[in-house]
Amino acid sequence: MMPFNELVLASHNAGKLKELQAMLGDAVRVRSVGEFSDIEPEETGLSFVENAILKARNAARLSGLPALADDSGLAVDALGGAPGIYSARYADGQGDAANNAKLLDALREVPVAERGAQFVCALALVRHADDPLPIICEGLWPGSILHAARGDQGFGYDPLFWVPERGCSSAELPAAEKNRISHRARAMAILKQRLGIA
Ligand SMILES: O=c1nc[nH]c2c1ncn2[C@H]1C[C@H](O)[C@@H](COP(=O)(O)OP(=O)(O)OP(=O)(O)O)O1
Ligand SMILES: [Mg+2]
Repeated sequence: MMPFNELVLASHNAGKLKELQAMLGDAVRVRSVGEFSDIEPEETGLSFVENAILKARNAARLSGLPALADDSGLAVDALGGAPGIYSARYADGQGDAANNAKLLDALREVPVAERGAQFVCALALVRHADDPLPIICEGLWPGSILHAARGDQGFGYDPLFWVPERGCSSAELPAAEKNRISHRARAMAILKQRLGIA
């Protein structure tokens, strides 16, 4: 049984919110932190987990509700795991298109066999702002980085992320399919088990 009937999603990213909502289904009534504040907390952590906890606490404090945060990103082998926790800020806050352009440029000389990457997702659930025992769930999604964008679904780096098990980019996957196999889906499956709503 779900230990609460309302939850705030601690994200300002529309693409992410849509995916998290779809994955949670009608297990719980979902609000968005944007209803409470437009100010995004500074992501000062050195890990996905720390940033997820920080965002969850912030949303719980603003809303007075249990909060679920997602901190995620793309770790590229040839770049030593970059952009990693800095994925959203890779092109200094200029947005997804600039991030993707910068990534393609950084990998311009890297051959196909060395373009491995993984999407990483850390979910943090806090029951209240000062929760001393957040629930943390992680998910990884291995793939590689294309030489050019493909597809128009999803968000972020999806057009550049080759999904070997499907033979297409992650932006070419129907939303429902991405939501079954992605890093976020994997983390969410673990969270649902932990909450007894699997
Ligand atoms: O499934 C994904 N498909 C494509 N790109 C993705 C995905 N998952 C994360 N990403 C990228 C987007 C962003 O560049 C970074 C997340 O950064 P991250 O700080 O966690 O999210 P965000 O700032 O966009 O929204 P918020 O912090 O309010 O949840 O990784
Ligand atoms: Mg962020």
